[in-house]
Amino acid sequence: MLNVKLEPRTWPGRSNAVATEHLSAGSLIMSCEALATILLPPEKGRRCDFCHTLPRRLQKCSGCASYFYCSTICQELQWQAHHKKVCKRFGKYTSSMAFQALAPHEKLDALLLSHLIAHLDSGVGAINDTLSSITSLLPGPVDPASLPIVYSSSRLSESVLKDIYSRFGNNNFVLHSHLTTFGHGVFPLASRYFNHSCLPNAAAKYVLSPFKQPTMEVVALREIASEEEVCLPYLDPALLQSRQQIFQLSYGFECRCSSCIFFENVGPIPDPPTLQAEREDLALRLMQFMKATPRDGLTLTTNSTSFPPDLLAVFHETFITYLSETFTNASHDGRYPTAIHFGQVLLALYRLIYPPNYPQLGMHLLEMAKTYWNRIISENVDTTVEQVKSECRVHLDEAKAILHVLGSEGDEEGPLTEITTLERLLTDT
Ligand SMILES: C[S@@+](CC[C@H](N)C(=O)[O-])C[C@H]1O[C@@H](n2cnc3c(N)ncnc32)[C@H](O)[C@@H]1O
Repeated sequence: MLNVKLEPRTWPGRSNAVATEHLSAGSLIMSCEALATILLPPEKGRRCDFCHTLPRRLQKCSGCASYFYCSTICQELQWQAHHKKVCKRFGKYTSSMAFQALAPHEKLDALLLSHLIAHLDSGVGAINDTLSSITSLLPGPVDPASLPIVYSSSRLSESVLKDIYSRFGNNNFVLHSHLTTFGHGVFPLASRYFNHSCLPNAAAKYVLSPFKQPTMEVVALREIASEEEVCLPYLDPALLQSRQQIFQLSYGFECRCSSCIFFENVGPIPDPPTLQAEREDLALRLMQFMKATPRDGLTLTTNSTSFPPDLLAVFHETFITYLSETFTNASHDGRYPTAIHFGQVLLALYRLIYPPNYPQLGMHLLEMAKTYWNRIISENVDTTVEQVKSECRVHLDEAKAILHVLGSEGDEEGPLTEITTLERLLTDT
């Protein structure tokens, strides 16, 4: 499935992926299977090391006792793909001083690289085609220091290994289920096509099914015109202060999307106040501004009318973290009115930062709907129950509209199931 083609681009980045036809929101743009993946350490022993599903029981590799499978089929598939090359050396290598000295992200890269090299060396598929699908990708901006690996290839020279590794930082993908990261993966086809935008018109999701490596699906978040560039987010666009630095250091480009130009034009984001009362005042003034601003086209871009300079501190990453932590903690502690207040301020910020239908926006709307529901069932709000219910419904409807664009992803029982359950509860009461 491929609804994009490559076109040379006139500014840095080599090429653009443009839509080959008009695409509606929710359309599948590309589907591609992983070449190699690795689970994050907390997911080891929880998910199958091959298909990454969450089975009730896992069987351990009797050789290394460090890889876990949902079935003998997955075990055999991974054995053929790379594990037969890795298994015997795994324990010795991961307990070695060289491995232990690596930072957590380097350990993950070292293991992913080992899977990939062992896969190439196992002779599964045409090695030259697979290798060139990786080495034809753009290298990252800095040459990596040499990296110790589990499996030293007998077929690939040291310089080829370095060539592969130099593509890791700016091409690999974070695997997630319901927007929670569980691993990293190599998907050369998607890497070759999609550039970054902080206002992306598409997003990647992962399909997990037994006996298969995860599949990435790239989905249109809104209507995309024929010949329009299709972009993915390389990181959370809400990292407003650090994102340009990350693009420079890890990807070697300066983002010139409409959101980045807007924030460049308004100048540096001021520090938010430290006093609680002043923070709350800032949040209140943001809400007043939002009430007076039409809902459509809220996302800040070069076309946006001026944003009040005295409110710019709301975009400070520490202020967003403060709102998000206060919302989560208050929800968990059952302080629902507080959670709803902070959740609304966070929602206002997300509407300004993210493009329409952005999955994080949908997830936050669902969390808000759940918070309204919890308020209904846990408090004596008889006099206002209809009003709280109606707020719950409004947030749920918007969450549903957004999250249905992306569709189901990752593990079973995700947000779409939660939406159906909450809808039923609302109808039944
Ligand atoms: C995963 S690749 C994307 C595909 C790439 N355009 C190609 O031709 O192979 C990532 C690299 O593309 C370039 N790139 C991605 N997004 C960009 C952007 N918005 N502006 C400039 N360059 C970008 C950077 O060189 C980055 O390291």
